Amino acid sequence: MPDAASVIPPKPGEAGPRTPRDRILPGALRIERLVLEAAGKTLVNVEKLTLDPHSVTVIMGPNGAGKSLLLRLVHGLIAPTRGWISWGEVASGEATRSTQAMVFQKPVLLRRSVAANIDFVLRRRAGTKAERRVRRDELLARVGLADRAEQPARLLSGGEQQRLALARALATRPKVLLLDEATASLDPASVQMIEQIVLASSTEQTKIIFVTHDLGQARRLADDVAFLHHGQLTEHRPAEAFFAQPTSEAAKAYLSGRIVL
Ligand SMILES: Nc1ncnc2c1ncn2[C@@H]1O[C@H](COP(=O)(O)OP(=O)(O)OP(=O)(O)O)[C@@H](O)[C@H]1O
Repeated sequence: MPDAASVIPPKPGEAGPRTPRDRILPGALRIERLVLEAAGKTLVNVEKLTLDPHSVTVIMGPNGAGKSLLLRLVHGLIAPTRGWISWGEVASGEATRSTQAMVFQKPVLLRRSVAANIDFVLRRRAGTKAERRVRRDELLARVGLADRAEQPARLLSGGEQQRLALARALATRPKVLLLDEATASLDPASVQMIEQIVLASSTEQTKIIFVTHDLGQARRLADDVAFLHHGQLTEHRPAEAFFAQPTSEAAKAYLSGRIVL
């Protein structure tokens, strides 16, 4: 926590207090004193978390730690009981949500063709019909579904459906891509393809926030790891440091394969 003297008061219309460190990270995601309460319980309670705007951040933690809820809070799908989320100087809300996209564990698709699922998203964006068609074909090729464009999306396998969901998310050219257990229970080829697309998107300046239980995947993808336990952030560190020497007892136990309650 920054001490009181180092906190810069918020400007009018700004989300929360700023700290000197935030100023060297323009566009960073800042979470401050974020609390979510429901049914008399505190489900998320993150005092402070600042994420680099271009890294791949992996969120880890045992079942029920609050990972999905944190992602939904960041995406604005649920409102916090208290606290702030902001991107750079902009408080999280309509303006930031339109620059974000989220992929869920269970793909959410339209009961239409593969191509129509992408067209639906592209129709709301600028460009001519011909440009949108080129973009759609590019996206389908990127996720390995170019030859399935005219098939009903519901006939795709689970892995293919998730790749289509990812293509739909990327169609919006998001600044931030949030993935919640997006590869859980998929075939290895789909997992590999999704990981490659996620890493490529990251180098194209999209911020990635990836929730996973899969330690191997976390090691392959993460630039930094945020570890949650009982709704609290126990540590947030560069991936190498986290995996080599976790500092919190919960993360040590989790990484060593012990059951963490
Ligand atoms: N609407 C709700 N009302 C009350 N409790 C909830 C609600 N939604 C989630 N919870 C509880 O909040 C806790 C955190 O849930 P969350 O889904 O974020 O965990 P998670 O870390 O993603 O877990 P998992 O790895 O099992 O998916 C859980 O104990 C869950 O039962």
